[in-house]
Amino acid sequence: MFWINAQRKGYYPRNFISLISKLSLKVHNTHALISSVYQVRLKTTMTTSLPYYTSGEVIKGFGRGSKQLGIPTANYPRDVVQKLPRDINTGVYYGWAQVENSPIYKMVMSIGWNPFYKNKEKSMETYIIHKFDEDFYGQILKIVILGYIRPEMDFKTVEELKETIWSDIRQAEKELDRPEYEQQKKYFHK
Ligand SMILES: Cc1cc2nc3c(=O)[nH]c(=O)nc-3n(C[C@H](O)[C@H](O)[C@H](O)COP(=O)(O)O)c2cc1C
Ligand SMILES: Nc1ncnc2c1ncn2[C@@H]1O[C@H](COP(=O)(O)OP(=O)(O)O)[C@@H](O)[C@H]1O
Repeated sequence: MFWINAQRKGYYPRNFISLISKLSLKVHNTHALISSVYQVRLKTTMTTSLPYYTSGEVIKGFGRGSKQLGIPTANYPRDVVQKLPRDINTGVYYGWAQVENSPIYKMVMSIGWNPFYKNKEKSMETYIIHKFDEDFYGQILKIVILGYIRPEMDFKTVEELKETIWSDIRQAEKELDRPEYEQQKKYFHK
């Protein structure tokens, strides 16, 4: 009953398995339990730390964004990546971005190890949905992550990776037109 009420209220205890065992509740249907755990984890992962605001200097990545993919991505230094809350999983996200005092633009961001390239180090890579005339290495990139699109994936070809990223970009553009996201621009100061 507690569990059903908790679900209705949208409240999920973080480590509810140990809570259940502490309360000595009997769970008869293991499959249902596992599926609930998965759904709860998914729900908390997607919601608790968003919107997430961060900023940092733009550093050099592996030089593949522009050259191989035609989609440049601005990389953050290690300390910015390490500061990410634990419940922001690897994957593809959308939000707002600002370079120094530029206007605020839509962005998509990939967080993780880029399975296609099998990177050794976790990265946060932002594609700003705007055409810049010049690179902006060394400048401060501010972002707010607002929503999740999908997990990181591996692909058979670069073409598939590119097509998927373009579809992420279209999805981000659409999502960010929602009126409620306008107010999240408050994270940026002029
Ligand atoms: C929106 C978006 C989605 C991405 N999704 C994936 C993915 O699913 N798998 C993957 O291996 N890399 C993914 N990437 C990362 C690209 O592979 C990465 O930008 C590319 O390796 C360029 O890295 P570099 O700029 O550090 O050289 C994504 C990048 C963006 C911008
Ligand atoms: N729309 C854009 N979004 C992100 N970065 C851009 C954009 N336009 C230009 N850039 C520049 O391109 C750089 C990324 O280029 P890229 O080829 O991915 O190389 P690397 O990842 O090795 O730094 C960014 O650091 C930034 O200076």
